[in-house]
Amino acid sequence: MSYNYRLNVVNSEQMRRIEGAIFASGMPVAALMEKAALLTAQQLKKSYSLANFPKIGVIVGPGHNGGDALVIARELHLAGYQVSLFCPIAKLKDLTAQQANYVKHLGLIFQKTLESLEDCQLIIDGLFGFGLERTLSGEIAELVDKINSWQKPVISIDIASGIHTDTGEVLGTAIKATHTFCLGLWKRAFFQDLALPYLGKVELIDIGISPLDLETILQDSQPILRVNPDLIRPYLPLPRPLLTHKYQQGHLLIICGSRRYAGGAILTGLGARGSGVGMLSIAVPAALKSLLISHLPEALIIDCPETATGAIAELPLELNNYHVLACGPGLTTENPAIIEQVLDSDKPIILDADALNILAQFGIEKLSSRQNKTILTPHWGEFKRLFPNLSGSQDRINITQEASQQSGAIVLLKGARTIIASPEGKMYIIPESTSALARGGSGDVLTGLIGGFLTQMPDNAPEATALAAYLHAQAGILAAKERTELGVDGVTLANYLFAALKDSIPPAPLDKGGADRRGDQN
Ligand SMILES: NC(=O)C1=CN([C@@H]2O[C@H](COP(=O)(O)OP(=O)(O)OC[C@H]3O[C@@H](n4cnc5c(N)ncnc54)[C@H](O)[C@@H]3O)[C@@H](O)[C@H]2O)[C@H](O)CC1
Ligand SMILES: [K+]
Repeated sequence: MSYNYRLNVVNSEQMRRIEGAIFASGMPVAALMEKAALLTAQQLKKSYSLANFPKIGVIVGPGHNGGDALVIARELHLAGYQVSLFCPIAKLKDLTAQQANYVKHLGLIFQKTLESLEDCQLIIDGLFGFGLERTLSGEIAELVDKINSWQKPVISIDIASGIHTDTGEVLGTAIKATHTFCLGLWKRAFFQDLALPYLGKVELIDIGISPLDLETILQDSQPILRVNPDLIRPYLPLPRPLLTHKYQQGHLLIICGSRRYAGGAILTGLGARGSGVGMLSIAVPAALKSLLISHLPEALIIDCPETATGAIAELPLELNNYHVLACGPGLTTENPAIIEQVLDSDKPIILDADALNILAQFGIEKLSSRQNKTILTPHWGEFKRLFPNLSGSQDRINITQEASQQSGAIVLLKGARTIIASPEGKMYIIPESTSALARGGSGDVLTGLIGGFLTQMPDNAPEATALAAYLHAQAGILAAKERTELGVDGVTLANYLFAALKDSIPPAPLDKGGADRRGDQN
C-alpha cells in the first residue's frame, strides 16, 4: 500500500493525529501554519487579481483556521490589497492572537461590525476549520447567514465554516463558499454530496505532508482512496498481450431489457462495448432481438421466452459458461425467478436497477449463499430499499462501507460523488462528475462498463468497479464540455468512453520486446 497526499482521504481525527506526528517530530506549529497560509495566499493572488479584487474582507475565527486567515490577510495586504478584518469571537488561541497582534502592527484594521466588510469584492472565511465542535447558533449563525446573503465570492480556508469535516453535514448553518482551499489532505466532507453546494470549486493545497507521516497514522485503518489515473493504471487490461484471442479477453453476459424498457438493454450493451470486452452476449426477451442486433452487431444476442407483458420469462442458458453476469437495466420486477437463477450462479455478478429492486424484495440475506463476488450499483432510492436500516444517515461514505459489510457485496452508491466499498474494506471515491449524468440511461451504461472491465480483470473487482465509475464520470465531463450538460444522453455518453480512456489513462508505452516483434511483422 502506498501513501500519497493526493490519494488518501482522511477524517478530522486522522488529520489531527498526522498534524500531531509532524509537530512531535520537530516542525513548529507556527511554521506549518505559515507554510499552509503562504501557499494558499499565492493561489489566491493568482485566481483573484489585485486589479479585479482590490478590497478583501477576512473573517477571523478563534482557532488556527483564524490564524491561517490572518497570515493570508497579511500577505494580501503586503501585496497591495486593501484588507479589512472582522473577528466575531474575542478569545483567540495563542498563536492566532500573536498573528492578530502582528497584523495590527502592520496597520490592518479589525472592524467593529460585519457590515463594514460589505463593500469588499471578496470575502475570506477563516472562521472554523476541522476544529468545529458544535452547531453554529446565535450571533455566529447570524453572521454566516448575513455573509451568504451578500452573494459575493467567498473563499473558505480548509473547509466552509459550519460544515462537519467528516460527515459533510451542515451544523446549523454554513458558509456558502464559491471556492474552498483544502489544506494538506483531502477531508471526507469534500466527497459527501451534502456538503458540495457549500464548498464551491475545491482545490488542495500541498503543504508537503510526507508519505512517512501518512503511513504512521493511516496504516492501522482501511484507506479511503480518491480515484485518479495513476491509481487505476496498474490494473488496466492495457496494453493487450500480443498473442490473445477474444475468449481470453473474457465473455460477459448481460441480462436486461423488456418490451417496455428496450433502451436499457441497448445502453448496457454500449457500456460493455466501451470496456473493450472480448466477447459480449446479451440475453433479452425474444421481441428485442433484431433491435439489439442493429445497435450491437458485434454482440451475440440471445432471445429468451417472454412473459405476456414482454419481460424475460426464463433464461434457457448455462450461466456458469460465462465469466461475468451483469443484470438489471430495463428488466421490470415481473419475474424474480431470473434473479434467483443469477444469484445461484457461481460467477461474479453485477446487479443494477430492477435486479436491485427484486433483491430488495428478497432481502440482502439472500446474498449470503453466493460463492462468488457480487457488485450492487444502487442510486439513493434503490439503496434505501436494499438497506432500510442505513437510510437514516446522510453520511454516504459511512453507509456505503456499512452496506458492503452487511451484504458481503461490493457496493457502489451513485451520486454526485460516487462511493465504492468492498467487504474486505477497500474504499474508493470518484472525485468529480457532472450533473449531465443525472439522466435516465447513464446508469445502464455504467452497469455494462463495470461488467466489461470485471470480465477482463476478475481478480480486482473493487478496482474494476472504480475504474468503470471513474471513466464513466470522465466521459460525462468530456461530453458536457463539448455538448453542454444537456447534450449527454446515454448513447452519447457511451461514445465518449474511449475518448475519456485515451485522455485520462493513456496506455503505457509498449515494452521494447513487443515493439520489436511488431516491427518484424511489417
Ligand atoms: N491541516 C494542517 O496540517 C494545518 C491546519 N491548520 C489550520 O488549523 C485548523 C484547525 O485549527 P483548530 O484550532 O484546531 O480549530 P478551528 O480553527 O477549526 O476552530 C477551533 C476553535 O473554534 C471553537 N469552536 C468550535 N466550534 C465552535 C462553534 N460552533 N461556535 C463557536 N466556537 C466554536 C473551538 O472552541 C476552538 O477555539 C485547520 O482547519 C487549518 O485551517 C494550520 O494552521 C496549518 C496546518
Ligand atoms: K473556514
